[in-house]
Amino acid sequence: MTVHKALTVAGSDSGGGAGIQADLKTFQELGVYGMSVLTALTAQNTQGVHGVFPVPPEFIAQQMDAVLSDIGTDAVKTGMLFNSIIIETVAKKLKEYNVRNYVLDPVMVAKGGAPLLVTEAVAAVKEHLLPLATVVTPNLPEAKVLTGMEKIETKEEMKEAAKLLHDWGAQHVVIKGGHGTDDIVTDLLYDGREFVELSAERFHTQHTHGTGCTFAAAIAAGLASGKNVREAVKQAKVFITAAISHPLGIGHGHGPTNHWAYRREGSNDV
Ligand SMILES: Nc1ncnc2c1ncn2[C@@H]1O[C@H](COP(=O)(O)OP(=O)(O)O)[C@@H](O)[C@H]1O
Ligand SMILES: Cc1ncc(COP(=O)(O)O)c(N)n1
Repeated sequence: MTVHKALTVAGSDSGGGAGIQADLKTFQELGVYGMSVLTALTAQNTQGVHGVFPVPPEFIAQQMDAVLSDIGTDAVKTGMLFNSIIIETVAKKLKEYNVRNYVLDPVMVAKGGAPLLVTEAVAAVKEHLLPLATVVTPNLPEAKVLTGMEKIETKEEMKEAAKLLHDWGAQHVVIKGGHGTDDIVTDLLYDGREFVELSAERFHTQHTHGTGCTFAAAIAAGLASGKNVREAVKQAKVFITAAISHPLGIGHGHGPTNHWAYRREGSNDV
């Protein structure tokens, strides 16, 4: 049996809907062996982030060494990296172990508004991580911050942002449309040559905690299993749409998505 492996380098969400918890659930659902390197602990639930406790960079490096020197991985996804020292540490290890399938989710702000990346670290994302990325997956606000564009609302503006991020080193760019308002939510994939639109119905729900984490983790799982980027992104879109469309309804705020919906869709058991 071939075991496909994926590693998430991200923050912990004690509420289980985003961060490493969302990533590991997604890896498992897509049949990939999941591993995790913690960059920060958050005291978090569906109502917001109540505290952040960054992990010392030396210990992040030690976790990456432990996993990559022994088990190895077929793909890496990064999420919350919090500050520039952590970003530089992670970038150094990705290069040292010659990681191939790297999905960069440039997490900046939690759905409730809490910062998950200090403002000064945006430059480090661009300088150290974008050039290593097989795929970068910004949402609309993140794409604005990374590109410095005044607004990204139309398809043409999404295309312009994707081209800039590709020019700065990312091999593929997915600009996610979750923060738009149309009844159809469209993500845009760019490979440096052509644009592919991935559209789905927009669900009018507040249970979207962890959508970005889950989507990027699903892309990493697809790449780890040998899919090409386009196939992996398409599968991830179906995965996240299923997860959003069958909310669990737990907690008092922005609830998590349903990570088992994709596997169980078709049975009546989602
Ligand atoms: N309300 C929604 N209905 C359907 N799909 C959504 C909805 N919100 C987000 N998505 C999808 O979830 C994924 C994550 O997008 P987004 O929410 O923009 O990212 P983030 O969590 O980083 O802010 C994208 O594929 C997006 O199209
Ligand atoms: C530890 C951690 N990482 C990432 C997110 C972003 O979540 P979302 O995917 O909803 O933007 C989060 N809220 N907490």
